[in-house]
Amino acid sequence: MTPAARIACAIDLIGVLEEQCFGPAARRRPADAVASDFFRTRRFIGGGDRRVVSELAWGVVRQRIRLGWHLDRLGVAPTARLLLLAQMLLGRSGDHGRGRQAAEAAFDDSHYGPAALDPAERRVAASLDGRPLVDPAMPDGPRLNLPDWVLPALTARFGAGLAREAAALETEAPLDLRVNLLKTDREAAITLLAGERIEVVPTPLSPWGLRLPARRPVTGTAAFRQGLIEVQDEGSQLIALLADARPGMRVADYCAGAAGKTLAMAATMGNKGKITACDTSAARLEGAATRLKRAGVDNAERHLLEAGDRWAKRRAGSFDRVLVDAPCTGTGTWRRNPDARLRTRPEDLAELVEVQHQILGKASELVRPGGRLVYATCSLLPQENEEQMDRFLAHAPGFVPIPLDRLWAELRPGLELPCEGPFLALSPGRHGTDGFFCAVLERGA
Ligand SMILES: C[S@@+](CC[C@H](N)C(=O)[O-])C[C@H]1O[C@@H](n2cnc3c(N)ncnc32)[C@H](O)[C@@H]1O
Repeated sequence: MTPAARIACAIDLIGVLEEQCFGPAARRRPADAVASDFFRTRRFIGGGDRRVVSELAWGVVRQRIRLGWHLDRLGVAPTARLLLLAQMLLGRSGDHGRGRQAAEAAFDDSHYGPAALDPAERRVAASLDGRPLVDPAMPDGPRLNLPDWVLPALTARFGAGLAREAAALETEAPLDLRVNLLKTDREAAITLLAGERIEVVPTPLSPWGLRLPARRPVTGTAAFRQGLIEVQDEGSQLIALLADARPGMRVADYCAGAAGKTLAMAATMGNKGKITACDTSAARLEGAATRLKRAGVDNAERHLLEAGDRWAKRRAGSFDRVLVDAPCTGTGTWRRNPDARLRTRPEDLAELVEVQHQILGKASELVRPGGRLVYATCSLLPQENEEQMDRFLAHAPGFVPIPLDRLWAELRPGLELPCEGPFLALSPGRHGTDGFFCAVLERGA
């Protein structure tokens, strides 16, 4: 592909993303799924071209809120052409017009290239050229690269620390691994990975975590294929730690998905006792099967939750641990999914808060007297976390929170408590993990 053809292709992709993921009438599909469909129907595009086109489009996705603000200020609609043009021009102070020349040259009207800029687009280019991407006149949303609707909740939670958190949500997430204690230990895994030229360091909070200082593909390593390691954010590992599932216990992972936390809990159980991975999604539970097998987990069963299902009723009050890793806005993972900050809307939050409350009601019935209900989200928003807990505890007086400092002293003795308050609340800016919340509640005997 010529450089201009790559630009034309990126404009097409941005247009499809706008239509299917972000626009007002969009179906709000995840951007990576849309991009992969886009390239599947254009098999003639080779790997190198695909990388350049994706990077151009992803640059726009990552800065979409700010680019939208700049175009809105100029009174023009955010077409795919203008979004890419703005991305090419903004934040290039000191370029002395070279960015504009390059942009104008890129829209070269060649056979496979984009049409030349029209007079209105040229005026936009002239206005944007040399301006900073983060403009001093920007209100908080674009300045912090966050949608307006999350600002009140995040400001209430982080106060003056919000800028640090917003900046952390713009960085690339580290790649964390969890060592599978059913098959090896952390020291041995470090040595094995070094043998495969993968450098890792222990994570500071999780006792089973390893972090790659430089991103490398790990799924092809022997350590991964043999189930010695799993990819899992450190914060996610800490939720399994706080669940404190022990050998011989009966454990339900009520929203197990593809079993990320089931795997970690099966390891703390030493494969003894029984863990049931439940979910309403058959496809996700299907994905769990391969991972459980690879990890050598043989005390887990899977259960698909369906309407009218009597499974939970028959098992009421019989589990030592019930983990609810609830569906949530995923605001804590926005550094991994930059498109999610554009796709998630306030009505999703309202809906999810209700779903979480319903799930908590059902799952809590499974807990035996003296057993524990563990509630977790990867959200940074108090509505899905502390406020959800306040509401649950008001409805379920039989449950009391076990304060984090008590749990932490038992499970990570000698290690400084990562946060204040009765619950675990992790954030990318402060802890370097994804944003996670975890509350552990005990059912009165
Ligand atoms: C945050 S994800 C779970 C991730 C998983 N625990 C892991 O560590 O990989 C939330 C899961 O809840 C499931 N879910 C949604 N509604 C549910 C419901 N009403 N009951 C149980 N699970 C539900 C979703 O299918 C999704 O897999």
